[in-house]
Amino acid sequence: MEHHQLVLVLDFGGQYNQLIARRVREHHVYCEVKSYKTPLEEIKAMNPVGIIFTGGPNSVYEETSPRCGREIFELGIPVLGICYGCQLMAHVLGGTVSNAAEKSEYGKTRVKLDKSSKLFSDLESEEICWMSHTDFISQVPEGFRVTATTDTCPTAAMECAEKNFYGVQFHPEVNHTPHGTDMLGHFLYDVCGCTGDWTMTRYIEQQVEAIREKVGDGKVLCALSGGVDSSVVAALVSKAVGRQLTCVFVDTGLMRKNEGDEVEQAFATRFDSNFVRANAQDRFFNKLKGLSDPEDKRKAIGEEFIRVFEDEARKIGAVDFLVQGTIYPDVIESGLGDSAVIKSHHNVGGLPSVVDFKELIEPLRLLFKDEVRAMGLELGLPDYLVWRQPFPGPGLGIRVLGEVTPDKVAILQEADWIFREEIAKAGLDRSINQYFAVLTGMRSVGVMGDGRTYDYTLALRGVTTSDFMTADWARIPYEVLDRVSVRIVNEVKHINRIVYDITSKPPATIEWE
Ligand SMILES: Nc1ncnc2c1ncn2[C@@H]1O[C@H](COP(=O)(O)OP(=O)(O)OP(=O)(O)O)[C@@H](O)[C@H]1O
Ligand SMILES: O=c1[nH]c(=O)c2[nH+]cn([C@@H]3O[C@H](COP(=O)(O)O)[C@@H](O)[C@H]3O)c2[nH]1
Ligand SMILES: NC(=O)CC[C@H](N)C(=O)O
Ligand SMILES: [Mg+2]
Repeated sequence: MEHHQLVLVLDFGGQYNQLIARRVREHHVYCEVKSYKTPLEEIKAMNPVGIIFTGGPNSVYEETSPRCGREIFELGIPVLGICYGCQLMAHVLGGTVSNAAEKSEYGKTRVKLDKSSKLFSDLESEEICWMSHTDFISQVPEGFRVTATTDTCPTAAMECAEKNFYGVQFHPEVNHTPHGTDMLGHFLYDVCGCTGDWTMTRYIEQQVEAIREKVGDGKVLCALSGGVDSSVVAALVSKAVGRQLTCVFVDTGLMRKNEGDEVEQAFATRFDSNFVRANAQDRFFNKLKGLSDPEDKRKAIGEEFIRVFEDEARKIGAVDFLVQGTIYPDVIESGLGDSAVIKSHHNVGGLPSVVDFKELIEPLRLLFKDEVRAMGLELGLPDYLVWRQPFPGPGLGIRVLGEVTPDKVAILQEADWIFREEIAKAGLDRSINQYFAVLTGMRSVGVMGDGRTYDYTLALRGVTTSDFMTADWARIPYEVLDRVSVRIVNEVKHINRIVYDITSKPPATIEWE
């Protein structure tokens, strides 16, 4: 079904495995990450044109370290070992890996390259490479030669060109190895014989074909928030099955100013599919009455989402498939493969068990956010949808601290709108990754028009981050903060004080609840 070449990344628990996969895809070669435990038969069946072993925290000479057998080297498939992967290759094929407690290398390192190696052919004879290891290969296996060294490491790279086995002790996938991506390119094109047949256009075609095959003439439901992931996945599935798809957008009443109407306008006629806006504002506000604990509020909102989807699915009748916009970081952070569990993503949690869907469809599962954005643009979604900042499902329900009422949400909507408008005017909307206002429950005394006020304190939050797992507070220029502050206290009733949140994550989280 899928007609493109595949490079397989075997995961030995390293930190940069996803990065290797995306670097390969940047070279227009399709790539998937699989656990090192993947059975040989399965690997053969995938028919990869090349295999890359990742780094990892273990030492190959320890009994319990993740291993592979000799057989994988007998498939006739080129192998590139990176760091631990390189050491493993040496170990399995009869070389020696030693511990060098005193000589461990970490960070940017000068590496002398042998330019007669295919990997390094058009590079300088000395390059900066990023190292992170204590073990080293003291003797390469028979048939191998050393192709790079550093002052402390006798084997910074090795190869057996005849069998297409290559290993590098450094990490070519990270930005700190400036020509690392060229080295990967050489492995892919000059060693594995890749043709560069993976493009977003082809990927979309293949996904469309796969979705059509799976769905047949069944019905599909997609929960559409108007956020990046669900918009892109809706566009894709709509292209595949058109009117068999119904996108359900829930207006919770907890959206930003005008957002419900904007999402409806953007999507009601965008695709040749059905679109439903479920106006559930009253349901959500009723559900939230009397609740002030953040977790109670989150649970109440999550549950109400499910109830609304159930009701909508019943109206459509016999919905077989549920589409989710799960993306690769959701999968990897949930502890797939051999990396640590960071946080379990719920993604429309519980929905499949509540409504009787036959199957889940998750076509973005292997993509990173920026690849999802590229797909969105390719599918013809406008810039403003593709470049939206993330917005949490519970919405303003977790940005009005304490009990949520329609009045408080209305105040917050106005203030948040002014903040976003000024950030955009200042041209900061792409450099600050997420920014929003929070209505604190605190009230304080102020003076306005010679009179006393006793009103709410509004907090502004802006963060820079690439993965939303850690974040720094954004250094928004004082002049911009000043304009925002003046406008909000003047234009929004019931706010008389503005503060800016200057905590990073950790120890704070991005949202306040
Ligand atoms: N108001 C809503 N109506 C319908 N579905 C929703 C709504 N809010 C959230 N969802 C569902 O929950 C999923 C998870 O939300 P999440 O915010 O992680 O993704 P997103 O909104 O698609 O993208 P982004 O991360 O850019 O906000 C969405 O993909 C969507 O399926
Ligand atoms: O879809 C979502 N449902 C949620 O319940 C939720 N809670 C937080 N977020 C978003 O996740 C990122 C990290 O937020 P925190 O630092 O507050 O955990 C930030 O981008 C938050 O906006 C959510 N997104
Ligand atoms: N980054 C790695 O893959 C490290 C490999 C091995 N644990 C070492 O210290 O040499
Ligand atoms: Mg969202």
